[in-house]
Amino acid sequence: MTRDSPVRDPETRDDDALEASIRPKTLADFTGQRQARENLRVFIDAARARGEALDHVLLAGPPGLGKTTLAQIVARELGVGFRATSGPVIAKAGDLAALLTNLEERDVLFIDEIHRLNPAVEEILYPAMEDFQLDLIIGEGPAARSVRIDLSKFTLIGATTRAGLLTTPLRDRFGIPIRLNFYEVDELELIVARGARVLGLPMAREGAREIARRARGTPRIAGRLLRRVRDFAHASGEAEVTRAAADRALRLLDVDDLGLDAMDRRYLTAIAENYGGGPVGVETMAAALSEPRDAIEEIIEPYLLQQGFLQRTPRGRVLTANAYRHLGLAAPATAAQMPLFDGEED
Ligand SMILES: Nc1ncnc2c1ncn2[C@@H]1O[C@H](COP(=O)(O)OP(=O)(O)OP(=O)(O)O)[C@@H](O)[C@H]1O
Ligand SMILES: [Mg+2]
Repeated sequence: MTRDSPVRDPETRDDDALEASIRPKTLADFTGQRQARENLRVFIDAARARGEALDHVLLAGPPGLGKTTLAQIVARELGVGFRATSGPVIAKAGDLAALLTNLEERDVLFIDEIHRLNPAVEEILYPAMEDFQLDLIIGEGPAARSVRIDLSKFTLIGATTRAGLLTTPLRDRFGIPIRLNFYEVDELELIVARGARVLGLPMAREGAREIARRARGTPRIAGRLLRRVRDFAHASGEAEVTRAAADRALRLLDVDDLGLDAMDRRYLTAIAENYGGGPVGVETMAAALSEPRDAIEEIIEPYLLQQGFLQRTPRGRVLTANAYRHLGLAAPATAAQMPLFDGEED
C-alpha cells in the first residue's frame, strides 16, 4: 500500500515499470543517507564474514525516502533471500507463523508499515526476533496445546513512517535502528541525473538541479517529476532538458518554486485563512481538507516542518512567518511572537 495522497500520486503501470528501472540495486548506487549507508556497510560485511544473520533493522522516515529500496539492497548485499509483507496484511498470528516458518537461514523478512501490526501478531514476533522461536497455540478449548517451533535465524527489516507509534518492546528488539532524513538538493540532483541516464533522456545539469530543488527532499518525488518532465520534453521535441524547460514543466505540474505542491499550499492556506495561523489540531485540518489524518501527519507535514513553514505546539499546528511570506500573505503580529515548542510527539 502506498500512503501518498491521490493528489500526489497519479501513478500508472508504466510509471511503476520506469520507477523499477531507476531503482538503485546496490549500496554503492544508493545516493545520500551517508551515515545509514556507512553503518549498513559495516554491519553487512561483518555478518557476511561471520556467516551469521544480520541483526534486525528498523528503517524509519517519511514516505519515498528509500526504505523499501534499502531493505532490498540489504538482502542482495547479504546474498540471501528476500520476502516482503506489510503490517496491515498480516491479519492473524497464523499468517505470520506461515511466513516465518518458510524462511531459510539468514533470509531477510521485510515488514512494511510495521507500526500497523495487529497486537496479537506483534506478540508472537517478540520470541521470533529474540530467540528464533515460535510459540503457537494449536486447537481450541480444553484440547488446545502450545507448541514451540524453532525458526531459521533470519533478519527482520521493519519499515515505518511513524517510529513514534511503535511499541517499546518491538522497537527495543531492533539491533540496528536507522532513521532516514530528507535528501539534500545535491543528492537529489545526482539521483535525477542518474534517472535521466537510465531513461535515455538528455538532461542539462541545471535541468537536473531544478527538478532536485523542487522534489520536496524526496527521491520518489524526484523520480516522478523527472518522468513528467520527460513527457513534456517529448511533446516539445527539445534536444535537452534545460533549466527553463524543467521549470516550465514543473509549473504546469503545479509544483511551486520551493517544491510545494497544490496540497501543501492548500494545507498552509487553510491554516492561514480559516484558523488565523493556528494553533489548530490535526483532526480539524483533516476534516477541513477531507484528507485522512494519517496522510496529513505522514505525507504533508514532515516536509513543511523540516522547511520551517510549520511548527507543532502542544496546542496544535502553527504557521511560521516563512509560510506567510511564501504564500504572499501578511503574517499577523501575534503569530510571530507566539512562544513555540516542539512538544507534540509523532
Ligand atoms: N537513495 C536513493 N537513490 C536513488 N533512488 C532512490 C533512493 N531512495 C529512493 N529512491 C527511489 O525513490 C523511490 C521510492 O523509494 P522507496 O519505495 O524505497 O521508498 P519508501 O521509503 O519505501 O517509501 P514508502 O514509505 O512510501 O514505502 C524508488 O523509486 C527508488 O528507486
Ligand atoms: Mg516502501
